[in-house]
Amino acid sequence: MSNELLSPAQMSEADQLTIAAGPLDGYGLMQRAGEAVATKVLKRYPAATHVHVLCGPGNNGGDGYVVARILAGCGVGTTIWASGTPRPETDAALAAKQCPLKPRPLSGFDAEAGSIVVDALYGAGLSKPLSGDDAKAVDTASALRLPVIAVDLPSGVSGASGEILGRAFRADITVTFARKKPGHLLLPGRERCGEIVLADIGIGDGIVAQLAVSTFENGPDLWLRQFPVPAVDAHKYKRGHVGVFSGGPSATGAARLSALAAARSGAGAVTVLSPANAMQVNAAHLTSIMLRKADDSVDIDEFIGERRPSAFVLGPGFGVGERTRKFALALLSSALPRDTRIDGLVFDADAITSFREAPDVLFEASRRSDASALVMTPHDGEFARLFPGIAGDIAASKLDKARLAAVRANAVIVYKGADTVIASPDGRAAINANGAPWLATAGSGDVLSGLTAGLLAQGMPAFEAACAAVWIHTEAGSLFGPGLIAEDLPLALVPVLRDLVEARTAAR
Ligand SMILES: NC(=O)C1=CN([C@@H]2O[C@H](COP(=O)(O)OP(=O)(O)OC[C@H]3O[C@@H](n4cnc5c(N)ncnc54)[C@H](O)[C@@H]3O)[C@@H](O)[C@H]2O)[C@@H](O)CC1
Ligand SMILES: Nc1ncnc2c1ncn2[C@@H]1O[C@H](COP(=O)(O)OP(=O)(O)O)[C@@H](O)[C@H]1O
Ligand SMILES: [K+]
Repeated sequence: MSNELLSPAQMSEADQLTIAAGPLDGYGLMQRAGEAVATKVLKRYPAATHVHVLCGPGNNGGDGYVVARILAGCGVGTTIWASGTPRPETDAALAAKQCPLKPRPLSGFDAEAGSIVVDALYGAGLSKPLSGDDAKAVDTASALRLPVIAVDLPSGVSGASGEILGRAFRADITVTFARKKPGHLLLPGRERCGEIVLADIGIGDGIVAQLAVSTFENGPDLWLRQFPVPAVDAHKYKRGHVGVFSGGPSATGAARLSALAAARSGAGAVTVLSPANAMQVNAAHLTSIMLRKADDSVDIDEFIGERRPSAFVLGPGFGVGERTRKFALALLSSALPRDTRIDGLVFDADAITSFREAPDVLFEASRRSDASALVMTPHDGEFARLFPGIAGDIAASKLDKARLAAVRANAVIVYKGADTVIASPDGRAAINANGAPWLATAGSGDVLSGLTAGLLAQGMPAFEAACAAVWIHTEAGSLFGPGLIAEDLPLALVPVLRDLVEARTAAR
């Protein structure tokens, strides 16, 4: 698998393990890294009049000296602008020595139209905000509108968090090594990377396997093996039954969007559970989706006992308050008829907000050993309501925050946004990067919660179901593109689901 994301510390461990295993040493890895970047420059910008290589004091700068040496050797006009000098006897110092070009101080950096910038100032070792000549170089490259190829990461972007430290280059291409880092996918870093190219520099899969990586880029590789495909002898209840709770008469649409998505995802049966006073409204808008009254926890118990649902969605349009808390706790509780198994619960929107004054009540319920698997899908605002301490931790990245929240709540957390992070209480986490802003439309989150419940009901484990739902949802949104409204999304899932079923069947 190449979907693992390495933290800067893991990348340097991979570096050490590779060197220890031989035959490549640190300088050999640097040669390969520099060759990969130089090859990309030559291929992508064959007509460039001149290449300006900006070299920092560490190994990122070392890669830059290799790039400059190769380009100059190929007859490309090349200038090195150095920010500091490599420490003596380091690989970077050796790379600088092997390069025949005399570096000029970065303070004088200037470039002509038609030239290219290679940013080799800082990569994984970035430890403080860019300042002085480094920051000025970012401004100069940006003012001159020159194409930038970043080595490993655009300087100024944190590889761990995607944060911008002070200033950062806006690269057209970022060539990184062995595996991507979280900062390539988390915002705002992702936006600064341009096209991301992964170069093999000799750090093998076996080395990465030794790191016990638990952070991944979300994609089918992560969950296709658990993706449900109906058996030949399927019948509707074998394909899972999802219950979706509806709000009152003026707030029923969210539940129906969720229910439709659950049905499209392959759940064999879906029931909208409606307050008595909203039955008419719901009935007027439902066809294949079933409808049943659910005013209190007795109604829920009866539904569970009689109809054996396998997953629930609670929250979209449901309303904030005591009733919502009661429903949530009843669903999490062990008061289910014996031999009934709920594969999973999805708490979204109002089910999250209802616990803002007492999140621990929810967390205690979900921590009980007999609680059903729980997936919660907060956007930024909802996340801050349920996890105020974690949300306010300025040292934590979105990835860290989702992980901490998952442990605190004993739930899979889908921390939504343009860089949705899915985190499991067992420590695994995935960052989703195939999204599109077309999804920023009212009701698209309701579709996501229904889709997640549909996959849970078909037996997908909670983390995999959440990752799959997020990926499918964003893929559908990207494919549909302009004009997308939430009503379009359930049908837009179909081509994405078809491709996944084909891929799953082919892999058998
Ligand atoms: N780890 C690996 O497996 C490989 C790493 N390579 C390269 O090595 C890079 C990492 O090298 P390093 O760990 O030396 O780190 P960097 O080269 O990113 O930076 C390290 C140096 O810069 C200083 N520094 C950091 N931020 C600064 C700032 N804002 N202002 C001024 N000085 C600052 C640090 O104190 C240190 O001296 C990678 O990004 C990659 O380009 C490659 O050579 C190939 C293999
Ligand atoms: N700019 C964006 N790029 C990609 N996905 C986005 C973007 N903005 C929102 N989304 C996704 O759209 C959905 C919106 O959900 P939510 O905020 O709950 O809205 P609603 O409550 O109106 O349904 C989430 O899945 C979120 O990740
Ligand atoms: K860089």
